[in-house]
Amino acid sequence: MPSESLSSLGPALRTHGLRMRYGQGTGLVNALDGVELEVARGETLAVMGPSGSGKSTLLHLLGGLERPSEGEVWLAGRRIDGLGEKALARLRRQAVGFVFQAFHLMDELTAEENVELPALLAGMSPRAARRRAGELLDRVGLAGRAGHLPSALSGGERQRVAVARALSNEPLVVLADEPTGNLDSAATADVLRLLDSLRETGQTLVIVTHDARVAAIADRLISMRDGSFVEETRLTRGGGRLSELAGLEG
Ligand SMILES: Nc1ncnc2c1ncn2[C@@H]1O[C@H](COP(=O)(O)OP(=O)(O)OP(=O)(O)O)[C@@H](O)[C@H]1O
Repeated sequence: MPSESLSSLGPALRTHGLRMRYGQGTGLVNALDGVELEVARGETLAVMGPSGSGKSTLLHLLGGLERPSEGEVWLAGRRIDGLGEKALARLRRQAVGFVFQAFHLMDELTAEENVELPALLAGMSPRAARRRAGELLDRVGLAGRAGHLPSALSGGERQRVAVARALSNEPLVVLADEPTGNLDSAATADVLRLLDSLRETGQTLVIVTHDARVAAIADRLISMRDGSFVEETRLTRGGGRLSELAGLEG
């Protein structure tokens, strides 16, 4: 999908009456039960809730990894819930960056090649993609590890490569599913600092997390239960966020 079909006005993400059902009959699960959501451009939103409450499902639908059973998903003014597989794949390549708990790097590619790949898929020239990968690895503090395979990196380093990869196509929105779930405190602080820095580039971030310290970097926190939003909290920006990060390292 050409990125020019995305609008630069209005919210980054919006849903209306969003429902997702899995299975049928007695096995029917209402993973999402009519979700209304709007995420402003540049906003950081945290989504919390018990296991099975629908957090990952919501993230998948927002990023076009799956299509809903009912309802609308809008990304940058474009309605995406009815798009076919190919159009959704193009949209993801152009406008979305994903960060997963289990990193999902390609084992046979170096850190640099992993970061280059989304830029190449988004249509960047090989030379520009390599340059961008270098800049991003530098930004995540891994310029010296560019030629390493993921197996030669620590968990925290792998996740920093994964964050660099998520930024490679200059996405409008970054969707992170438990990005610190497999990391120790110091690595968590590193990854949070990186995710927090997306504000500087005006990128929109949605983070699913079980960790209140991770949610503390958000502007707004939504709590889910049984496929619905049960509470919404606006968080105050400022020193609290940085002391949370400092506390993680202590
Ligand atoms: N592909 C699937 N097929 C069937 N059921 C599914 C599928 N994906 C999710 N579900 C069900 O939908 C509900 C919501 O799942 P989801 O993964 O979104 O929850 P979650 O809040 O992210 O949980 P967790 O915190 O454990 O990751 C759960 O009951 C889950 O079992």
